[in-house]
Amino acid sequence: MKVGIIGAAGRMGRTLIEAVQAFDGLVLGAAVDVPGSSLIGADAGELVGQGKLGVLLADDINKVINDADVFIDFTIPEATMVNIRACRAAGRRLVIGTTGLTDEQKAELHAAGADIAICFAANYSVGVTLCLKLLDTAARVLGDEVDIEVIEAHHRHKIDAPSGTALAMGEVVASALGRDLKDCAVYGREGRTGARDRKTIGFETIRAGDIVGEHTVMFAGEGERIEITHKASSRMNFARGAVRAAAWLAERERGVFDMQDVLGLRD
Ligand SMILES: NC(=O)C1=CN([C@@H]2O[C@H](COP(=O)(O)OP(=O)(O)OC[C@H]3O[C@@H](n4cnc5c(N)ncnc54)[C@H](OP(=O)(O)O)[C@@H]3O)[C@@H](O)[C@H]2O)C=CC1
Ligand SMILES: O=C(O)C1=N[C@H](C(=O)O)C[C@H](O)C1
Repeated sequence: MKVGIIGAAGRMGRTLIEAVQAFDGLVLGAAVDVPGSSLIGADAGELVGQGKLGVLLADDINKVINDADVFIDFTIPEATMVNIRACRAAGRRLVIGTTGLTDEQKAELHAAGADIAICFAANYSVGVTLCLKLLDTAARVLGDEVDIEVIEAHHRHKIDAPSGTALAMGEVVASALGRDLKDCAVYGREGRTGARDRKTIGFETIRAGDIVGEHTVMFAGEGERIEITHKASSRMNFARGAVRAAAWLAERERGVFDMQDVLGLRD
């Protein structure tokens, strides 16, 4: 199966080129990055120091749409929407790792699932996917007896906050407790905030240096505290998961899936 990577010159894109090369049964068919980039026309293999692969970096998915069966997008939300429309029109499968999509953009993504198979996850690491299951269990057991805080840290280049993973963790916990995250989320605190409302879910964001990605969900009660933490020290976990999702999508015709589906963890 041929894979196309969009955002191929980025941090994740370059890691994905290596991950596709290492995955049995997959070959790199296309690579795309932003129009105007000085790297357009470069060989994707040379971007990652692997020598020529014969796949040149294109500036428009439509120019290479026939060169891949499944595309993997790690870009920015505006580009992701263009890629969803292109894949939907051409009947291509799509793995999306981009975070920070608006509710409206997510609605269009889900509508595209009527025609093509899409995998959409804020975090493709197996560890975070497992943490989401653990968080569901923890929230159900601890209920409204604890204060819940989500703390995340990422590198200084990250453009969205809180991270998609932090929001996904908050969604899982809120849903397990029968709350709507839109109503109970508190993003950062400052000034005379008053005492904490137990039914809120707090989010704290750190942006510093080259931190790959760290998430902690704290369940703090009277006399004890539980923390579920995931720390990524390499982007390769995300890339391997996304490539695994691309291979898994080959068997699906349409629908929107996530990493829980890929790993067979869906209840
Ligand atoms: N789901 C997951 O497991 C993970 C998700 N992510 C998410 O993936 C996204 C990318 O992260 P990261 O790789 O660190 O970011 P980078 O900025 O390093 O990479 C994004 C790449 O996309 C390019 N790009 C921008 N606009 C377009 C366009 N219109 N068409 C094609 N390419 C475009 C950028 O070019 P330029 O820089 O020149 O603008 C850049 O090369 C983020 O949303 C991040 O949160 C990250 C890690 C894991
Ligand atoms: O931008 C990143 O780097 C990451 N983004 C994802 C997110 O927003 O959750 C996943 C990972 O934590 C790395």
